Amino acid sequence: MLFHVRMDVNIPNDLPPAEATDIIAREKAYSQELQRSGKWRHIWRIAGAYANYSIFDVKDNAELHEILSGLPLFKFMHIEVTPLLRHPSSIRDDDS
Ligand SMILES: O=C(O)C[C@H]1C=CC(=O)O1
Repeated sequence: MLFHVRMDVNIPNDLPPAEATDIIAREKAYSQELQRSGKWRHIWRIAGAYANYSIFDVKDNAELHEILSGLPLFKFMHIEVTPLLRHPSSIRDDDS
């Protein structure tokens, strides 16, 4: 199943810088591993915001929830999820 996900990050100003640096490094590693696995298909920075649009390709809602709630930045994020399905007018022969 494909999901469009918007993640807005809001790291509190009083978080110690070393802790913020560590969380961001772990977030990058976590994200890149999921990208290599094919489950995190796209990630795009939203211009002008500490936010991204991403596309996930996962088995079901439960797997998406497990992935998103495992994000090291999860507690500092606002996340919006939109389930996607193939459009009947799409000319693609796959869901790429
Ligand atoms: O920077 C972000 O958009 C937040 C987060 C998502 C992946 C990652 O490496 O950081």
